[in-house]
Amino acid sequence: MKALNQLKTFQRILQEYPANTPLSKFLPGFYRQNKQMGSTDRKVASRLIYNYFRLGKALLEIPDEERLIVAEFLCSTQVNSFLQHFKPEWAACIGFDLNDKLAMVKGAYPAFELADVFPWLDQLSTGIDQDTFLKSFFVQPDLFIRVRKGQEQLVKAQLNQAKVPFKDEGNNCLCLPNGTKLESLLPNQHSYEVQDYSSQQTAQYFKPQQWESWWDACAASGGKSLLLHELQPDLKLVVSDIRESILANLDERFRQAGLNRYQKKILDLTQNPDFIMHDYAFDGIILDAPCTGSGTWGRTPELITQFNDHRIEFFQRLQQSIARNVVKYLKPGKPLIYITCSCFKAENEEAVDFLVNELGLELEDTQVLKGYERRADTMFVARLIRK
Ligand SMILES: C[S@@+](CC[C@H](N)C(=O)[O-])C[C@H]1O[C@@H](n2cnc3c(N)ncnc32)[C@H](O)[C@@H]1O
Repeated sequence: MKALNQLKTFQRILQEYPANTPLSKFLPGFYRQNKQMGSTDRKVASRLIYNYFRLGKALLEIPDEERLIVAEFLCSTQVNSFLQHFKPEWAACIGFDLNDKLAMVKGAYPAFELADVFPWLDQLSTGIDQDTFLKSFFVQPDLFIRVRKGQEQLVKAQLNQAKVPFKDEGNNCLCLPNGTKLESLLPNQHSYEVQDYSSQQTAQYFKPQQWESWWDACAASGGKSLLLHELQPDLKLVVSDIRESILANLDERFRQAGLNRYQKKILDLTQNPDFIMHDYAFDGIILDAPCTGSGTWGRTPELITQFNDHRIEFFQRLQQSIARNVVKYLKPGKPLIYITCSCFKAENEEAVDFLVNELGLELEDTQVLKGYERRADTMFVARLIRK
């Protein structure tokens, strides 16, 4: 009975869920309208719908309910009553190695192909291991925080006291189980930032010097600027974004981090910003470009089925047009840090080719940050110097 109700709720969610909305935005509204659902019901409903989307584009031809059972089998590692009810013979094998489970799914559904989970493998950046990348979709990425300098002992003590298991990843990065209620566990919000592991690693490419002028050109709520500030607080910082509302979030985060001296500009960087920026020359520019976000789909698997690969070309053009309008404000000999949270070479290596061949920069260093190997986001970073 319980499992049947869970299935019915799943079907309703799937029916009501509008495309192009993140599940994380849709689900709270759905639960508000269905107040009879207790916290366990909500937890199970969320698990089922997320796992369903983790199958990506695999087995699209079979009924939703059957896809859900396949997804539950591949994504869960512990016995649950749902699978027990609908597929007891698979529930008994829930602890099997993923390769064995995949073989069992293939046996039951010969049309199943792992490669269909993410059918754009030929467009991946060089060095991404396809098999590991595909299998990473069956696991929800972890939660990562960056602990502020000087707060390490306090934060670790608070986590230990609350018996929350965590892994110290080095450089003040802690890995926590997903769903950890940070707000109640770590009441001092000044002591940490939620930031993915790979995103934190991009800081190694910044290398700022005291009193330099830096521009975070697509700053959003300031994640990269805060990293920069942690490395070198004595900088002249300019932040900009096309969205005014996101820059309001930036103000709040900067205030909490004690970052008070910065200039903020609302800029559409597909347009020449000379009328505002003509007097500026920077010692470093961070271009954390708008992109498909494909490296973060482990957190938002609902976006895989909705994705149309024309979008890659759209973002490639957008990135090129923004880069063209940004690079001219770099002083000679100074770095552009180009970042995406994409796993597509069109947005990564090909963007670097454009920056080198069309805009005359010199490539110093580049890396695909393989978050898929460690339950984190997959990102790309390159450091290029203006000649
Ligand atoms: C990947 S996000 C930046 C994330 C941010 N750097 C961080 O670490 O939190 C890309 C940002 O580019 C902005 N953007 C998109 N189109 C733009 C444009 N034409 N001009 C300027 N910014 C743009 C978006 O509003 C978005 O906030």
